[in-house]
Amino acid sequence: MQARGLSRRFGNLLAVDNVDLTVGRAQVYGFLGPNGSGKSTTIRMLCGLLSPSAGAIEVLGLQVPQQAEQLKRRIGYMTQKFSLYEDLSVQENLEFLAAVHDLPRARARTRIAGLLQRYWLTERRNQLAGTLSGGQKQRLALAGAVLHEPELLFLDEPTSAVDPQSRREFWDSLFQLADAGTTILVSTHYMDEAERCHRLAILDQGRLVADGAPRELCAALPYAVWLVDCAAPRRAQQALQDQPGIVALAQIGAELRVLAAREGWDAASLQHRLGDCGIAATVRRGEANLEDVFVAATQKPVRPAATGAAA
Ligand SMILES: Nc1ncnc2c1ncn2[C@@H]1O[C@H](COP(=O)(O)OP(=O)(O)OP(=O)(O)O)[C@@H](O)[C@H]1O
Repeated sequence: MQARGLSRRFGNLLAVDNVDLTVGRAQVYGFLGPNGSGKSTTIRMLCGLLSPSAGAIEVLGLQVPQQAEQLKRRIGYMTQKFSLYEDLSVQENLEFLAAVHDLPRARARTRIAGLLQRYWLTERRNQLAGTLSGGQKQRLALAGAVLHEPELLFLDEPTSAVDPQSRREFWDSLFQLADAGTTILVSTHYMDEAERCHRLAILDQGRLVADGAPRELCAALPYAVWLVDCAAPRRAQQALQDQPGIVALAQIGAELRVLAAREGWDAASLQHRLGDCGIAATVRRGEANLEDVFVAATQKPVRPAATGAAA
């Protein structure tokens, strides 16, 4: 799947701004970004549901949106909102979808039985979909999205309403699908999910601000992570927050996590600055994680730290 110069305008709002993307076959490709950054709009354009204002899209060798009709048969799409029929049973929902996809009756029967089993829904097959739990609904929605064996699956925040255990099981199912050759593009707000993707794109205000394997993105972070251990992390946060070169501060338990420009800050200068504010602290180097990458990529530009001036 490839997109070049992809843009979408809604009136005066440029919701997606000149995005280039390449997603390889059988990859689990993650989409991260703050609310309103253009993830859903991009996904909807890639699967042919929405026309771009500019740009070119090729998916499974087809031009989109021109050949969207042909593409429909080869993709699955699942959104955060449960879109199956609540007043049909689990089995009836899947039978209905099999009819929509024109699956021959015998194939539909085996496929539905197989999916009910794979997604732990066999015992629930006669239950109305509306009465399922959040996790069960997601599993049913996934079964519905893959019923016709699509080569490519678009998932727009599929786990937004499910508990951690169900999210984990859902992701195991995604990897089973990827192992069997399905390409998956999935948007998420969860860092642990993003961490599991083969590759990630981070969108901010419609622009692609980072793209790479999670480990590569962490290694390429142009800032240093420092962990401040002190009795008053809130006060330490206040003492550092307006300092030039400080990119982000977050209290994690009793510690303060500091993302800072490499030039101008080190353990000694941070400790010195806190000492000047009457805060005794020990500072040690931390490992960059995806949350640091996300925060750095989606924040306003930082004022550079003048060497020595901050201490
Ligand atoms: N049909 C539409 N008409 C007008 N504006 C729209 C339309 N669809 C999306 N937008 C706007 O485009 C921007 C991007 O929205 P989009 O839903 O793509 O973001 P998102 O990254 O998926 O957000 P979230 O994480 O909250 O789901 C938002 O400002 C949204 O209000």
